[in-house]
Amino acid sequence: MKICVHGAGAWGTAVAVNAATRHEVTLWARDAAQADAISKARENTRYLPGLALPASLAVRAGDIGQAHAGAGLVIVATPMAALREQLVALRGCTAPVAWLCKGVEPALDATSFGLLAHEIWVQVAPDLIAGVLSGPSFAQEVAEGRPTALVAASPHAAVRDALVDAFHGPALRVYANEDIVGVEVGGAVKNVLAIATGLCDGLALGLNARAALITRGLAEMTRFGLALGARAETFMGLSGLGDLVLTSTGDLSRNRKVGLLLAQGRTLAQAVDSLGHVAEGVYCARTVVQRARGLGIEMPIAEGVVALLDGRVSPQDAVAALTGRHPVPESVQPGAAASPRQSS
Ligand SMILES: NC(=O)c1ccc[n+]([C@@H]2O[C@H](COP(=O)([O-])OP(=O)(O)OC[C@H]3O[C@@H](n4cnc5c(N)ncnc54)[C@H](O)[C@@H]3O)[C@@H](O)[C@H]2O)c1
Ligand SMILES: O=P(O)(O)OC[C@H](O)CO
Repeated sequence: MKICVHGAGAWGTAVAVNAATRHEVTLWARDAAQADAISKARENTRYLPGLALPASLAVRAGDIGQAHAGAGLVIVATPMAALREQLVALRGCTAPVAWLCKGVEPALDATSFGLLAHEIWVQVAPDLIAGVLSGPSFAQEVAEGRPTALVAASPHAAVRDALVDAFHGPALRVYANEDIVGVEVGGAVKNVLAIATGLCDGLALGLNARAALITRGLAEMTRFGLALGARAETFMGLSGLGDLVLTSTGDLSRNRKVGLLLAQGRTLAQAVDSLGHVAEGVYCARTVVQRARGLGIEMPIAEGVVALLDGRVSPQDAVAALTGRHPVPESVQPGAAASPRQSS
C-alpha cells in the first residue's frame, strides 16, 4: 500500500518508520528545510533522535493537497491545532484519511466551543472517508519496535480496514472500533488527567493518590464521553483506560511532564518551552471543561487542571480543592453539576 504521513514530529516519524517495513511510505514535513535535514541525516534529530530511518522511507515537503495522489491511506500526524487546515487541504481526496492527534481544538471565538477531530471533519470535509488511530503509544517505543496496541476508529469500515492493513504487524496490534466519539474523547481527556497525575507525583502525594486520580479521572472521562454520545465500553478499552494509565504513569509523557514541572514551581510557559514537543492537554483542558459545563457534567479534576494552568490556584490549592470535596456516590453515570450528590 502507498501511505502518506503528514507531520514529521515524533509520532508521524514513528508510525512512518513502522509502516515502511511493509509499505511504500512517504513522510511529509511542513517545510523543505525540515524534510531536507531528515532526509540527509536519515534521522529526525529534532523530534525522534537516535532512530535510524529505513532506506525505503521517503521524506518530502509540500502541500498536503498534492501529496496524496495515488495513496491508499493518508495519515495526518500534526497537532490538533493544525488538523482543520489539513482537512480543508484534503477535500476531494478519495483515499481513506486518518488523524493521529489527540485533543480538542481551542474555541475559534467567544461564541463557539472547541471541537473534537471528528466534529471538525464533519464541519469542513464531510465527504472524506475518515477516522482516527489512537491508543496507548509512546512514539519512542513504537519506533523501537516494542509491543504496542492501538485502536482504529471510524464509522467507515474502509478506514478501519486500511489502518489495520497498514499498521497491524508482529509488534503492533491494531483493534477496530466504530465508536469514534469515545475513542477521541479518551485520547483528549487523558492528556488533561495526565497533567493532574504528574502534579500529584511531583508533589509526592503518594501511590494511593495517584490511583484515586486515575480512577476518578476515568469516571470524569466516561461521564463526559457518554454525554457526547460515546459508548461506555470504549472507556474500558485502549483509548480510555489504556491511554489514561500510560500517559498518567509513563515518564515519556509530555503531559505528565507538564504536571511534574508545575509541581516543581515552574511556570506554565517554562514547562511548555522545556518540552520541545506539543502537550495537547495544555491546549484542550479549557475546552473540555467549557463543554462539560455546557452539558451539566461535573469534571472536578479537569476543572482543577484548568485553574492551575490559568494560574488561578497554586498546586497545593488545586489538591486541597479536590480532597475537600463533598462526599458523593461512586457511580460514573452522567450527572448534573447542580446536583453534587449524584456524581463526583
Ligand atoms: N508522540 C507521541 O508519543 C504520540 C503518540 C500518540 C499520539 N500523539 C499525538 O500526535 C500528535 C502529534 O504529536 P507529536 O508527538 O508528533 O508532536 P511533536 O511536537 O513531536 O511534532 C509536531 C509536528 O507537527 C508539525 N506541525 C505543527 N504544525 C503543523 C502544521 N500546521 N502543518 C504541518 N505540520 C505541523 C511540526 O512541525 C512537528 O513536526 C499530537 O496530537 C499528539 O497528542 C503523539
Ligand atoms: O507524550 P504525551 O503525553 O503527548 O502522550 C503520548 C501518547 O498520546 C501516549 O499514548
